[in-house]
Amino acid sequence: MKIIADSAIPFLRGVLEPFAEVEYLPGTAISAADVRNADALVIRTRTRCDEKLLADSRVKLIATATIGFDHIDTAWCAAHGIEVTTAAGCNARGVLQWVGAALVHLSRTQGWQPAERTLGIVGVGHVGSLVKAYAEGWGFRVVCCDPPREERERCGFRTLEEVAREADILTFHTPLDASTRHMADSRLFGLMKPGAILINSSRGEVVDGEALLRSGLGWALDVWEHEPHLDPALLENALLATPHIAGYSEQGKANATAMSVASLARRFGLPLEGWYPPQAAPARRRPISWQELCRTIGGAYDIASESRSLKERPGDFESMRDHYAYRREYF
Ligand SMILES: NC(=O)c1ccc[n+]([C@@H]2O[C@H](COP(=O)([O-])OP(=O)(O)OC[C@H]3O[C@@H](n4cnc5c(N)ncnc54)[C@H](O)[C@@H]3O)[C@@H](O)[C@H]2O)c1
Ligand SMILES: O=C(O)[C@H](O)[C@H](O)COP(=O)(O)O
Repeated sequence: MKIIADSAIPFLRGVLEPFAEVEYLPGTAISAADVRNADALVIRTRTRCDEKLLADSRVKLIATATIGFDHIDTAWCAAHGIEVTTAAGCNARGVLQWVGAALVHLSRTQGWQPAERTLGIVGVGHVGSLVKAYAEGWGFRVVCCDPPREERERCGFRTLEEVAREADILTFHTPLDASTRHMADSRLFGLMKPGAILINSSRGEVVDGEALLRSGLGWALDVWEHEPHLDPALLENALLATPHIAGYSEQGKANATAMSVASLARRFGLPLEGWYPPQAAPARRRPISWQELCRTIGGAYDIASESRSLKERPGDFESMRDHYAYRREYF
């Protein structure tokens, strides 16, 4: 059996070698020639998996060590018998920590307290649910929009327009698909309060960047249209700008690798069920008050200095990601 794996997936080396030939390649460099004789791929968001890559291959499984899977043509894969698995929820707490750090930074620089702000959440899945629970605990008034969940569960969520009108801060946690591409556009921005802030840590294409520039809103972005080629004006004027690392926690990466290994174990009958990277420190999970968050977040994650680095060296977008010191989750 042959497996092609993205060389930037941590904790993976040595795990599959007893059972397969494993070739590690940079995600952006994985080509049709590389995958031709592969049975499985273990990838990240940097490998576009479509007909062009896969048509001549014998690949049976693609395990992406990420939550998002918009880099995979799932319809083409399904039609050609290729199973796709994702690492659902793996790094949701990393994104929660990033959102927490962003909110603390904004409250300090703009001089408000959570009780004075309404936080709108668009997409209330693994990430959005955590943000909702913690933000309510921190004292924000929270309003949510998630039409697919509302349809299924009747949980009292609001429409996108209602949430946009009410929010002082609007944060996006949806997948990227046909229903969400540019869902944040000039029409939506026109409904928002003057001076409101948009936070995006989902996918860059969920927000129309050109319209955002003209919106009069403030913005804090982890994800960008056309990564790694950022719009200079969007970057320069961002309240916070980070290089798509919201989910880059040590535990999130360990979860992602473990979930990918579990997919391979199940699909190919490898004796690796329940495997988890032994070197990854376990997460400590507990509630954290706004006061404690404000006191401790700087020591765990200095989002403002990361933002300054990206603004000074936007050309380093991918290398900042590749050499990231994965953050420790602590709440
Ligand atoms: N920046 C990062 O590092 C990072 C890390 C993890 C995930 N992400 C992105 O965040 C996304 C969300 O992650 P998740 O784990 O919460 O995913 P999830 O699938 O658990 O939740 C997504 C939620 O969005 C809802 N949704 C779908 N279409 C919608 C629409 N049109 N309007 C409103 N809500 C809609 C779904 O019903 C679901 O509840 C991922 O798809 C990924 O693209 C980014
Ligand atoms: O979807 C996800 O899980 C995130 O966007 C993820 O953090 C991106 O990670 P990468 O592809 O850089 O490993």
